Amino acid sequence: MTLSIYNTLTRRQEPFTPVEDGKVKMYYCGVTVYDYCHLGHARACIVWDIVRRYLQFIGYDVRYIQNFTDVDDKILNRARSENSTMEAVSERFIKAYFEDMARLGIKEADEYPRATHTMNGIKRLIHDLEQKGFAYPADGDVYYAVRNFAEYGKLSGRKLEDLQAGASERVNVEDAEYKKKKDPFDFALWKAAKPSEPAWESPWGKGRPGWHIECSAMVRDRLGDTIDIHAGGADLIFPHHENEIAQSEAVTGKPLANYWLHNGMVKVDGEKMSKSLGNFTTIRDLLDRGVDPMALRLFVLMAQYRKPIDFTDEAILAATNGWHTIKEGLLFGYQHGKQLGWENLEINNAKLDKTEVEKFTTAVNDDFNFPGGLAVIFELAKELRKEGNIIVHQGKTETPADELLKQWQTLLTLADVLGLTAKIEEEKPATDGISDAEIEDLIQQRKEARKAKNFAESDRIRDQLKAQGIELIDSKEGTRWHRS
Ligand SMILES: Nc1ncnc2c1ncn2[C@@H]1O[C@H](COP(=O)(O)OP(=O)(O)OP(=O)(O)O)[C@@H](O)[C@H]1O
Ligand SMILES: [Zn+2]
Repeated sequence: MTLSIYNTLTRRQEPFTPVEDGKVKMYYCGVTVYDYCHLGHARACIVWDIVRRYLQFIGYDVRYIQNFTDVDDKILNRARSENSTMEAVSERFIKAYFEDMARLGIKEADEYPRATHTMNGIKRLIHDLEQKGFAYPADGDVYYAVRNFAEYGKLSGRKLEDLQAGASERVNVEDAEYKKKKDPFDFALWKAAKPSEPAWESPWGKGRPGWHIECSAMVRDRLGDTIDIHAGGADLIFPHHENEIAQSEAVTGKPLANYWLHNGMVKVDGEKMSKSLGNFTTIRDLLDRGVDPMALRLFVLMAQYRKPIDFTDEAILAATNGWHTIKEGLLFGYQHGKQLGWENLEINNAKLDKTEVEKFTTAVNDDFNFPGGLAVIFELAKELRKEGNIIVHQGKTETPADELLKQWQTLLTLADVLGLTAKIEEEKPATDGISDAEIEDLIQQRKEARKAKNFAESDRIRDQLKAQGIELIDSKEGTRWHRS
């Protein structure tokens, strides 16, 4: 089975055929840099990271671009509240973005364009839209005339008439922007400079771009008129992506993207985790609490990428347990390879288990069914873990050594496609003489804390043990431990 993916534009799952054979052009709407990234951003970044890795795994040459929105009211507000500048706030959170994503093992994009670095492209696009009759200036602003684009609404399935009926009571007719627009659904391509705000020269006067136009301009500048995959969170379908289509396609007359892909939201108590709502946990908070970055990756992978997921301590705990299983499988070769007489641990693609690789690709080719791919990985890891236990207890294996090498290398390869990697720690933290009985005692205390849903305490105990070189492995049967 070849790759087929759900396309938000057509509302169907379709075979994937890129514009150019063997090549994929992909764009992902990245973050607005006014705060630390939260777990919603982690999900989006992990999902598109894995989509990119998978496309490469099945042989595509992928060009992957991700933007930073570094001009925005929210950034300006933060700068004001900190007595700082928009530039300084953006720089700080772009730096934080790279730190967080490196911890999560996200591969860097080929380029990270920023709105402030794309001003010429943005102005060119607005100019072209004006020439073609899709944009009009109004008192230093420039607006997009949605009524002039016949296909407006095709991505989200919303009709202007319905939108207007629904919004009529909510529109504030006293609003300054509203008064300048010919139609309430027209949106700003360029905003006139307000006093003391950063502004750029333009044919329409000093000002700054609207949010939607930057993505259209960056796609056009970096990737061309039509790309293969345009990705982002489902919250961006309307209006952001709808507006991107309206802007780009009105100018080029060609599809902006052939496949529109959207990741589901990370939710908290049924609501979108969001910076604006303040119900978020940042990536760094979670990792600093001792959650393994690979467990967070697994938390994301365990759900179909389009479905919403709830962020709970239980879900993170389940993912952590899952990660321990996979990690044991991944470390198998480093721990037992020598004893099994393996001379070369380097992966030999020709010697992978074709049946397992095929099971994996068959699953993932079905609309990026990562949970399906993960099932293959779990099976391999459990098998190796079992063999590892037999080696430890009986000094021998049930399966021939070369067969185990094949299984292990297949596991390593497939896990790497999903960004799951484990390394043997070279410098082992010194244990400060904690006895087995003391460890068992702390594990018992942790069990009680978890029973009482006191996860902060249970995390504290686990972290304390970890600092003393003791790894805990939770499973249905209870908690096991080993000195690392
Ligand atoms: N809770 C979430 N779950 C999944 N993806 C998300 C979530 N929140 C944001 N994203 C995605 O992350 C990317 C960057 O988001 P962006 O910086 O625009 O967040 P935001 O919408 O400004 O912030 P917020 O919604 O948190 O106030 C987008 O592709 C967006 O769809
Ligand atoms: Zn965008």
